Amino acid sequence: MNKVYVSTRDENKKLSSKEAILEGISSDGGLFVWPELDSVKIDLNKVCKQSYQENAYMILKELLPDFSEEELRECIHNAYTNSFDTEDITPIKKVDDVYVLELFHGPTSAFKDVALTLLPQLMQKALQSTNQKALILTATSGDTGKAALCGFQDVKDIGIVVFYPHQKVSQIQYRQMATQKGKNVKVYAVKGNFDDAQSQVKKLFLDDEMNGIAKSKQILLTSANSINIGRLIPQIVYYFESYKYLVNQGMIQIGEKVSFSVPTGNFGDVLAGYYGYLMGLPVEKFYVASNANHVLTDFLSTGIYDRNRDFIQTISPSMDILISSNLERLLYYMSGKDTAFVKKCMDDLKETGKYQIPEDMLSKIQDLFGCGYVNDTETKRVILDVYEQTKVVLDPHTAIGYSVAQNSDESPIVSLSTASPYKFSIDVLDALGIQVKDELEAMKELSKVCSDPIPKGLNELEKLPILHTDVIEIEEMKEVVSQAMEACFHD
Ligand SMILES: N[C@@H](CCOP(=O)(O)O)C(=O)O
Repeated sequence: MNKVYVSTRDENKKLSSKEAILEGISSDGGLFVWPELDSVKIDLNKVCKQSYQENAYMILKELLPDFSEEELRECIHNAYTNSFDTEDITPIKKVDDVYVLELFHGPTSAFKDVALTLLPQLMQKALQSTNQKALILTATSGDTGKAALCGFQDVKDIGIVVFYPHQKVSQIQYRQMATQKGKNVKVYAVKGNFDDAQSQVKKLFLDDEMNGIAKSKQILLTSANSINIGRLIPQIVYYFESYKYLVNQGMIQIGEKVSFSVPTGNFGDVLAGYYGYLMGLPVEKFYVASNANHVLTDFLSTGIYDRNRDFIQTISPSMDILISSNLERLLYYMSGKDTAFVKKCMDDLKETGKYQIPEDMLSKIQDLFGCGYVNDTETKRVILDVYEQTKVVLDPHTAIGYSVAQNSDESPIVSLSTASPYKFSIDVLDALGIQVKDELEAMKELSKVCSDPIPKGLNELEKLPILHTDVIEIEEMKEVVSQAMEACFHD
């Protein structure tokens, strides 16, 4: 009963939603999916009349059926009461002819907050009946790390270890993570890129020795990345919320289709939109917007996923990724839930760094997914153009999504704004022709340009001491996770 989730690589591996959230990733390396997702339909008439919190409940109750109504309502209340600086959680601003969905009003100024204020609540509820503790292992290219640290800080019976690529995140992202307080948190810079860190974290989840040690201490190892289904589900809500906005503004009638442009790295955000589509959200197209690491643009254009290329460090570091984990979930649905096919693709990816999908599947994907990529020079040009024309300052990731949206000719199109420009102040100012070297000074300067205050969580960085200074080799990650099993659970 309620064993509604299966692995993308094995349909016989069945779990309840609480179990799927606690496991994070399947023991066969696959990700948890709900095969019957397209049988769940969300009532758009209701969506358009309800608050964010009510819509969150309506969606979560369908996808997390083993949570009680009381549990879900409490989690949603705790997540979204007084933690966002705007009552509507994810407001929309019309910038020229694009509807920019601002997802950065949470505590750490990135879209990850929408899910990472809620996941700790869900995880606590799921843990309650198990007599176990959980240790979260998180790989981050910049934004997830801080949002996860903030969400899980001092949460009872849960510890968290975050790994970020050394000197490959923005200076503000670094400061956000390095100053994180909490008795249950550990933060490490790793010598490598995001893919190295994420691949090693995935390896540790499947490592027998590691799991043996964890089991002996009654600890579950799990994830706060979007490989965890509990991270993805809360993100579905804002796709419906933006639809509500367009209907309530009289831009569309209920039932009319809209398009979305999504700055994409690990493919979780755009996949949440696709889940909304499967649940009845009328969508014309999802545009997958990439930076110079355009492995997804190439895949969506040719059907060949090939990560054998140089990893490029860009001014949109959160998207500096060549292994987009959640594409696996799209392959599952687009292949007609063919777990053997997905497993073969993922085995090929692991062994050769690439895989190819059949023509008919590519056409099916292309019917719904468009794509485009923008390099750093162009990203800066977009930031400057948008500022000159509208006085709105976009962060580099948002500028990429915005540019792809504008080039798409779709209307109406919602472009997801995934982070506050303050997180990337130095590069944003540079795009505007202002050179400031120090990241804290740059935030102050940007505040003058934007004529608005620095977000609270970023403003206080100046006063916070650096607490985490360790820089480790990828091979040392296993050792520090073993240590964290002790260190994160001391009173
Ligand atoms: N862009 C991410 C990379 C990890 O993505 P996630 O959505 O799977 O957590 C980041 O900022 O860390």
